Amino acid sequence: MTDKLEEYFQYVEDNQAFFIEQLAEVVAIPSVSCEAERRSEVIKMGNWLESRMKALGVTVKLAELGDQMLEGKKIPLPPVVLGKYGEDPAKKTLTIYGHYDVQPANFSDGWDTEPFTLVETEDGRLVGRGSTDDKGPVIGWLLCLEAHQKLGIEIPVNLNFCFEGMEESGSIGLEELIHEEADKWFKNTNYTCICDNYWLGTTKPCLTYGLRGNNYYHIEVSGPAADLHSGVFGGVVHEPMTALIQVMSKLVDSHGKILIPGLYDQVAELTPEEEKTYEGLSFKNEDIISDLKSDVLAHKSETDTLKARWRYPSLSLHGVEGAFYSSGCKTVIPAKVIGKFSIRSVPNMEIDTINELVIKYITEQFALTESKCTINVKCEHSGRWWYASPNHPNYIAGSRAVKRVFNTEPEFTREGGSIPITITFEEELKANVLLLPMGSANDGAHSTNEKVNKYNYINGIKLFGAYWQEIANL
Ligand SMILES: C[C@H](N)C(=O)N[C@@H](Cc1c[nH]cn1)C(=O)O
Ligand SMILES: [Zn+2]
Ligand SMILES: [Zn+2]
Repeated sequence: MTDKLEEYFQYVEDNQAFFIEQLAEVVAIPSVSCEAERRSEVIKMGNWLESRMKALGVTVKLAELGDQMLEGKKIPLPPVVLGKYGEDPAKKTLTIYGHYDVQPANFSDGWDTEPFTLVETEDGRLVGRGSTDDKGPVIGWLLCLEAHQKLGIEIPVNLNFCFEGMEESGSIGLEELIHEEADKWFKNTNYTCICDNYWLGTTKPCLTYGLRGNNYYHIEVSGPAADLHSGVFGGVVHEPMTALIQVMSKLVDSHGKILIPGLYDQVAELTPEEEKTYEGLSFKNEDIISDLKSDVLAHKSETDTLKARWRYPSLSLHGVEGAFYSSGCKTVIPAKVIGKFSIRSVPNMEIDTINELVIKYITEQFALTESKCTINVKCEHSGRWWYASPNHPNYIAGSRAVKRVFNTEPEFTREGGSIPITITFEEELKANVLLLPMGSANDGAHSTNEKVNKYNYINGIKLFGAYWQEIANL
């Protein structure tokens, strides 16, 4: 099989241009899941995957999840694209999850090029929204399958695909679907693999065994029925935005310490065993400073930075809906504003306990403002943290695959981001999950100029083929 894998690697090398064209085709579909007006594009992207998979001989089922209320409109949820390739009882079965929706992106946010047009730069970056998160990986799996077929190489495992279109917006309905399909579509799953996170740096591949969870909140503060002239009503009425800003300013301090009482009580103690996992990693604080082009790091040592990202909770303020944000000097008093923030959770925090603490604290802080406006705090969506043992055979297969492609041992990392469905897969399918990242630390997922390095994309596709092989060899 070694020769076959070498042949596959050569095929991937020789077909880079085609693989990049394919990425350009999917990046051009602006499948932004959190914008109602772009929902049809998310569905279009799901349909693109369906027909591409059918053309590869994959049995496809579109799981429809019903409707959602967004921006006051009832809109359809995008389908989960389920695929099945091979049902040979002599082979192991691998379930692969990815997402085909993306974060919003506008040229005016500060992109150097149009976000939904893939641009290949001279220094080897493939720039475009979704290139690394998560369209590159999703089509990478399909290109891997196609390459095997073109070369006449047997796929060494049975494949179950699960591609969703709502990961960036709370994975609505997916948990129930996996529960429903655990003994049907996903029956016989031996291992699960997710490619939807990033290397710790830019040179060394890694395998990831932990994720933070995320609770996303809206604080709605309402006052008058309509926006008001601040010359006529300033000083005369209680202003919603004034109360909201006061409350939001009490959530977290400038060093990142969360100010909500009781929130840290649930955080697991750092054990000596865990302490060791921070040793010997390639991570450098200077790399972050150079990638961010600014020294805004909150921690002095590498270990503290990684602990802050991986094993402590964080609270980030994201925005205020209804507030004036354009250039210029509008003098309005907004009638209603919605403050948005989220809390990344870690072992052993529980979603319901976090919600209780948050709502109690915000209610108290709002009362202290003595505002006559009204407040409503809601957890819009939540996802649990996840933590696995990196000693499982699935990780051994991943390590061997990394060695085959990159000729080095992988680093073992945790991730500060969230992939809410990971723990559901583990629990429902009763199979180990491996996070096998393709992208590198400075890809800028969710940010402007998101990219995947051509090196990571091409070698990532090789890695997928090597991993299938190593799973079969276990
Ligand atoms: C790590 C993954 N690629 C990702 O970006 N996940 C998102 C998921 C999410 C959580 N709440 C809202 N979206 C993330 O970590 O933000
Ligand atoms: Zn994302
Ligand atoms: Zn993602």
